Amino acid sequence: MHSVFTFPAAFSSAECDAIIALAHEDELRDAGLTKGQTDHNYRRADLAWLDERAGTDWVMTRIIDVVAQANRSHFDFALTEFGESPQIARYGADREGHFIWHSDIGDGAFAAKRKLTLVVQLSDPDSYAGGALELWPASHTQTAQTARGTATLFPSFVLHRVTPVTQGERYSLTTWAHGPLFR
Ligand SMILES: O=C(O)CCC(=O)C(=O)O
Ligand SMILES: [Fe+2]
Repeated sequence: MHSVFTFPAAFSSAECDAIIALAHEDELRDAGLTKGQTDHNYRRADLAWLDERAGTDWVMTRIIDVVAQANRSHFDFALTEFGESPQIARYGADREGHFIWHSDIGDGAFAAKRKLTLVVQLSDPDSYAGGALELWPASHTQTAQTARGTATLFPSFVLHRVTPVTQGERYSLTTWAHGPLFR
């Protein structure tokens, strides 16, 4: 199935707090300056990479479990590995954090093998405005559920964006599962 799949309560509120705290154990990095990107109109966010933080095994264990369940019940993709670090992103109203329409499949060695994307809503939806994760899986767009701890999973080729945050700040946790190229 190539549609969007919602996995409620993948993480508890306390676990979302713990993941945000992990991100802040070191300084977040400007998404516009990592991975060779310099265009702030494309993406304006601050990032932390989970594999650069200690004591995060429990996060990865949960992600693997959620992806396995969703893949078994819904996607049935050929998945072989988690080849890239999960990413924690902060989109702040201070600079209208956002990410324009894009697909997650790119040219890089691992980006080309992305099959499934998982995004967890780490923030209480009442604590920010804007910052909607919108997806375009077929003929119309749909908005990801915002409840804290909810995971949204989708084929990595599906176009998606994050609308500008206008109040507060929104945190998300994004992970990609990899496998043989689509064919
Ligand atoms: O933060 C989000 O909701 C989405 C992040 C995203 O699309 C990405 O990192 O590729
Ligand atoms: Fe993305």
